Amino acid sequence: MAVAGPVLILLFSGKRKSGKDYVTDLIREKLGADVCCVLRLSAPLKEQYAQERGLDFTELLGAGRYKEQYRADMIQWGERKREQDPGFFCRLAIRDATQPVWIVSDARRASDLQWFWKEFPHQCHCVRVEASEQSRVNRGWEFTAGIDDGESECGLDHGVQFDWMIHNDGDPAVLDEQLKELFSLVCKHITENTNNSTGTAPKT
Ligand SMILES: Nc1ncnc2c1ncn2[C@@H]1O[C@H](COP(=O)(O)OP(=O)(O)O)[C@@H](O)[C@H]1O
Ligand SMILES: C[C@@](O)(CCOP(=O)(O)OP(=O)(O)O)CC(=O)O
Repeated sequence: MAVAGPVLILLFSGKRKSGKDYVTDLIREKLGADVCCVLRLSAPLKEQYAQERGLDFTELLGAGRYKEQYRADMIQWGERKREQDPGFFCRLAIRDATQPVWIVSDARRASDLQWFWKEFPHQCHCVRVEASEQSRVNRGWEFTAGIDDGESECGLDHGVQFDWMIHNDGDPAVLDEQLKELFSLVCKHITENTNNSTGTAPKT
């Protein structure tokens, strides 16, 4: 039986340690795994990079220092792949997604957004996670020349009309209030498209 396509795709972006993974994991917990899935464009990149370099894929997926040791080389390796095929990692990231709502947690480049806009012109909403530099420093961020001033971190700083901004400086009440509005959007899309999808309504 053909699986219905996504009714809503939330394309998240944000600087390192702004809280993209934290926020998208919260949303997935709230909506449930039958309604939504978190897709990381960096996951297939890290998997192939780890295989080629004989590195620990799980460690590269983590939030620790191991990943940071290889970030610069991973960025260059990934950019070479994207030069040949901008949608390479996007296609790999969505290959097993069957839920009606997709949360892409780590869009970084215009080519990422353009691929999703082209493939799913009616379903995409762009979400920006923002955090102060102090919050990011408190979470372990340190400015690194060649990374924090490069496309991987700055590719979406300009020229994008974000549908949602999420300010994530640590106050749970402030974050919850912002997420409530996002959940309403998700419910609206699920309800409007229930006839065409799995018919699963989110638990919100
Ligand atoms: N609102 C928050 N409250 C508590 N911890 C947070 C919050 N936002 C982020 N963190 C923590 O800060 C660190 C970086 O967050 P993460 O989501 O990994 O950032 P990113 O994916 O944008 O690099 C993680 O350890 C995460 O658990
Ligand atoms: C090579 C990368 O894919 C590595 C991304 O790793 P993460 O997605 O783990 O990064 P943060 O969560 O923002 O710290 C970046 C790229 O330019 O493709």
